[in-house]
Amino acid sequence: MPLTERERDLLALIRAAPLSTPEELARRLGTSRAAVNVHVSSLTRKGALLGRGYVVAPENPARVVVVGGANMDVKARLLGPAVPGTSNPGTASQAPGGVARNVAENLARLGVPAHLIAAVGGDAPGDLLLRETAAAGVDVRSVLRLSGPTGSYTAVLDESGELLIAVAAMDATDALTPAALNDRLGVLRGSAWAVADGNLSAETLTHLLSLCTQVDVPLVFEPVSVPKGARLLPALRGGLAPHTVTPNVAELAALVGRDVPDTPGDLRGAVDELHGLGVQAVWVRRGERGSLLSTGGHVTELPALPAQVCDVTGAGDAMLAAYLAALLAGETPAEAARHGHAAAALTVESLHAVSPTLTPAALRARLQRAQP
Ligand SMILES: Nc1ncnc2c1ncn2[C@@H]1O[C@H](COP(=O)(O)OP(=O)(O)OP(=O)(O)O)[C@@H](O)[C@H]1O
Ligand SMILES: O=c1[nH]cc([C@@H]2O[C@H](CO)[C@@H](O)[C@H]2O)c(=O)[nH]1
Repeated sequence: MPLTERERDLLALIRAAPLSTPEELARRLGTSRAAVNVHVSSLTRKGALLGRGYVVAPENPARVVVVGGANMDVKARLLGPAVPGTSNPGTASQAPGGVARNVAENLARLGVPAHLIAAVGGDAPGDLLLRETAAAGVDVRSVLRLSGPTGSYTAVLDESGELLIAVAAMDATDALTPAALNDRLGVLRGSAWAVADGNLSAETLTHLLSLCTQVDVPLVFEPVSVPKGARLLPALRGGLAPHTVTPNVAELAALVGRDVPDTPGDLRGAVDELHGLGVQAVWVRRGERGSLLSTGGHVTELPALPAQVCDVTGAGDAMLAAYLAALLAGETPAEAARHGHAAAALTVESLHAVSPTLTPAALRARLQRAQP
């Protein structure tokens, strides 16, 4: 949408002096504070300013906006067999996690400008999470700070790395309401892709889909887990479809409302149902069996790459980020999916949700190693 002359003048002033108060801007523009507020709202709607603040939007068409969960992940790994009722020896570590946050960090690690829309508490884990995510290169200016606690995901793994028990406490994501998204419409507009995870409420997800349709930004939906992933159903029934859906087999079954055996034929049948509802691409994760990518007329089966598995948490998030990074670099969907599997291989080898070893060079090396 084109800017008015007055809006262009205001934008130039904000660019030159980003810390100006509304009063200063009004004085320099020779207008009232109320008029400045009206122009700022309009500039935000048109995508020239980000969020509510006077932040000039980067003119970067490659930006990906990621909306959903941000948690602190706490992992404990036993050194021997679990004995209930006693203190078991083990190792423990803590690192930022959350599906949307992980996708955003993986994108940034791969050189794609990533903007996170999530919610964290005003507590120390919230401070740490924001600091580390920003340090990894993610734009965190749209993250909501709440008075309550930051979401957490606490998992205990046995000595071989199998998950024994997990506790997810992620209420902060409830603060991502339709109104919170409206306030951040400027960030969405002009982005190359949006990503939403299944932690969003059905109402917020449906609203995000309608905003994406309005501003013509394709949305990838990452369902996260079976009951939560089914939050896409009201939108699908209402005729709003994401561009791409990336379920695992159980999540795919929940989306089509029936059992789906993990065979290529059965998967194709279920995937076609999603295409029939307007979804253009479906990428089904099959754990160590790899994945099946369907872009309507074209179906590709991809193998997982060999890996020394330590902890699979976050592998799906890395896969999605590397896929989008490769699409943005001009790769075909099938080749981009191969990049996704290389990123997943690096991630399953780390105890953290995002592999500290993921870089464009490490990804290229993993892809080359996998060349037949
Ligand atoms: N045991 C394994 N060996 C090798 N690669 C694996 C293994 N498990 C997962 N992967 C890799 O990670 C990718 C994603 O894992 P999976 O399909 O289990 O997704 P997921 O169920 O969403 O996992 P998560 O929720 O932990 O991200 C796989 O497609 C594969 O490339
Ligand atoms: O049930 C869940 N387990 C794990 C997570 C989060 O997923 C991330 C990995 O995809 C992980 O970092 C955790 O915070 C979640 O949102 N729900």
